[in-house]
Amino acid sequence: MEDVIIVDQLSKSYGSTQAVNSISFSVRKGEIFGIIGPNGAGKTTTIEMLEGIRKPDGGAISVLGLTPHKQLRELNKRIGVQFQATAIQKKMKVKEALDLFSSFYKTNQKDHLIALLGLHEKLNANFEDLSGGWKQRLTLALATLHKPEILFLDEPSMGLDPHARREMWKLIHVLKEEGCTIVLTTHYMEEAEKLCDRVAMIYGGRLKALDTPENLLNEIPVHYLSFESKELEYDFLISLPSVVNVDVENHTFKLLSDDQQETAYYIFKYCHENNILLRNFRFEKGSLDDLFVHFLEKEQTA
Ligand SMILES: Nc1ncnc2c1ncn2[C@@H]1O[C@H](COP(=O)(O)OP(=O)(O)OP(=O)(O)O)[C@@H](O)[C@H]1O
Repeated sequence: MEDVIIVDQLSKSYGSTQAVNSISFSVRKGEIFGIIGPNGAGKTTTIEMLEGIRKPDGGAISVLGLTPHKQLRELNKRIGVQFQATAIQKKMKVKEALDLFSSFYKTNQKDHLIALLGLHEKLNANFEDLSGGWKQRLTLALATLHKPEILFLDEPSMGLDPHARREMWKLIHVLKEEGCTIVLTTHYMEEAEKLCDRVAMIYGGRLKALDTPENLLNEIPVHYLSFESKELEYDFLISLPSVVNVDVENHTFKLLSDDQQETAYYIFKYCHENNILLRNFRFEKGSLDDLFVHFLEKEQTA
């Protein structure tokens, strides 16, 4: 499949902070590509360099064959960037914002987007009176008015409740079905798992993994054990061989382990010898959240 973005050894520092450190990846036409990582990982810096609003210190970027920071005008005709809600005047009506932004383009798909995003009922509302979910819908519409080939979304569901977040995912999917390539950042791992075709996982400015969410979870051995116990203690569990991380809440433990069989053996042996009751013992497959914990723990112990 055709690559619409090619990033080669991209780097960016702010003073002594290396925000992005020699990252390379490609984005395929038509996919939803997620850049994921915790706060401060370098996601925003990376996406802003792709959008051409931040100049790299090193490396090369090609977006639709253009060098973003050097060919910004041409690029902006072909890409869409979702503004932060703060970029829109509070008293501006939804209709006014749509008309204003439409006037920037020779052709636009305003009416199609109003229907697609269900904006009819809010056209006369002031921007400041919209809920977070509707504000995000409007900024999504403004970014896609000119039918961009690539849409960049920085934390598109930040601050949305779970229902509004799912609605946002559906809309992003529809835009993909209409042929748009979508690059988004998120620190919600569930969003990456449910929404993205492929994800680049970055941490400390470096690329740690790049694959489909499914392959990442299958190929990297992140599995955990979960069980309930009122008697087992954190210190004992974290000291067991192969255990990478232990979370506990209301006597429910979640153990991240590199070798579930071995860890389970030690837990059962200890409980048997000490007459300790275990409830709801389960072998579970990890999520992308667990994968992150795994990387972080490995790094800290390295
Ligand atoms: N304008 C700036 N000046 C100085 N340091 C910055 C600037 N922007 C980002 N940084 C630093 O660069 C690093 C990467 O920041 P960046 O915003 O790209 O990460 P992020 O993954 O988007 O984080 P978040 O999810 O918190 O937005 C962080 O250490 C951050 O403090």
